[in-house]
Amino acid sequence: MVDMKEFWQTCVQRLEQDLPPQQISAWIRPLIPLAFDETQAVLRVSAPNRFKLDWVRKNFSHQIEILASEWYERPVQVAFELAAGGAVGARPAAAPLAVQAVPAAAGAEAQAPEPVAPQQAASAAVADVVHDRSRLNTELRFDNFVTGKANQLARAAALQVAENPGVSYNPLFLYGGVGLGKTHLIHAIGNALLQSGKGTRVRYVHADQYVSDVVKAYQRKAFDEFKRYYHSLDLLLIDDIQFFAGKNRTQEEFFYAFEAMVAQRKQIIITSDTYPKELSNIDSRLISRFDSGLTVAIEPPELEMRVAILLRKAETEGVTMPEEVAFFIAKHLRSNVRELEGALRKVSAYARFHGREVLTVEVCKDALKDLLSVSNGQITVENIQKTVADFYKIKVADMYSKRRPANIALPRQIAMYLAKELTQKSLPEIGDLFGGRDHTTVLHAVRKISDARSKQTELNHALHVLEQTLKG
Ligand SMILES: Nc1ncnc2c1ncn2[C@@H]1O[C@H](COP(=O)(O)OP(=O)(O)OP(=O)(O)O)[C@@H](O)[C@H]1O
Repeated sequence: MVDMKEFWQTCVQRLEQDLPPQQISAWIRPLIPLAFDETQAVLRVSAPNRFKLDWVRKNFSHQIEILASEWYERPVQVAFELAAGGAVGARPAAAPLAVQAVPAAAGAEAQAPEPVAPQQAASAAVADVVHDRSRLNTELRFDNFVTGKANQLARAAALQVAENPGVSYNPLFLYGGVGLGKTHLIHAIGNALLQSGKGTRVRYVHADQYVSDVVKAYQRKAFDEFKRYYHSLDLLLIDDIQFFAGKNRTQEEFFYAFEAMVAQRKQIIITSDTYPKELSNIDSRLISRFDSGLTVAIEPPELEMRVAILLRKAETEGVTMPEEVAFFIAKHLRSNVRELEGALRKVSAYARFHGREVLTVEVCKDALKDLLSVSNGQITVENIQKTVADFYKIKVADMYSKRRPANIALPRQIAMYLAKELTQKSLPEIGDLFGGRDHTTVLHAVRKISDARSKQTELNHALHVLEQTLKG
């Protein structure tokens, strides 16, 4: 028993290293290890409801089995079961509710939901079911979303939409680089809406999942159900729409869902790693629809915001973090919030392990040795692209895209120049890393920037700042 608990703790810690925190809190933490059957080598684990059970079985059982097999030093099978009194089972049998238990089959994504009466969604069990159906992560809310210059516009738009779904900006299109809080913000909208009772048919779906729903509907010839389901939603949150690239049938289905929902003033919120016109292999009809509401960027957080995020997250985790320490981490890790969260986890685990109650800059230096040497010591072309993109507030993707507007072309040339100056890479290698450009393009950039820098004080200053940032 002790052994199993120990195993489970280790297993969760190992999964924490691979999975983002919201996945851990949404899927892994609610699991409870029940027993390990020595003779059969079966680990029984309970999940709180049917939906979580199916999801975990489908997405995490393999990883858990590998970890269990390592721990017990023999092949272990993991058997998931529904906890007694789980959310689905907890629904009072006699309650006159239209809410149905979330179907078990993964393919049931495409099933049509029963209408949900908002006033009836009061009981805790029902709220759970509604939440489960929505696939929302309750941990991602407005109240724990730190605001700064980089995201204030996006947050304001999100709040506005949460207050007036379907009527203010439809669709709301949020874009930005990885780990900047797009997913967080759209879950926050969904959670706010569910709480306010303004709409109960809310659904968060990652674009990849939508694609696979379309495939399943296709295989089962169940397009009517698929359509009925998506068209009936009050709020559809669709994450990382760039994954629709080249998926024509998916795009077509989404186009119909989009038209139907907007016509009924049902809200659609989309996220992407780039703005609509820059999306590649997406039908132009869809692109123009995406741009027809409000399109807002989320930028990489500036230093003060990174500090605020660290302090806030540390507080939530019960870690005492002096400001000086937060500044140290924030100065060295610049790219996104996910990276900051990872650093905080590392630092607090390190401090706990070494019995250091107070976090100091020294502790951080030790704990983050690996991360810091990557961000300081070695200057890579990727580093340069990221730093220059942050500095000029453009997307890293623009470093290798084919687009050539001046606001992108100059930073790209600057990055090429710095790549030549600060790394050992050859001109053709640099060209390759900038979206397969010819070495003569790189040479042209290097000559142009070195010439311009000797004549333009402002550019020279910017290059100094960039060089300093890159050299740490
Ligand atoms: N402003 C913020 N305040 C608090 N937490 C934040 C903020 N921005 C991002 N985070 C946290 O950072 C992590 C990464 O954010 P999120 O998953 O929303 O990024 P994303 O932009 O959707 O990235 P991707 O494109 O990789 O999906 C999450 O744990 C999220 O809660």
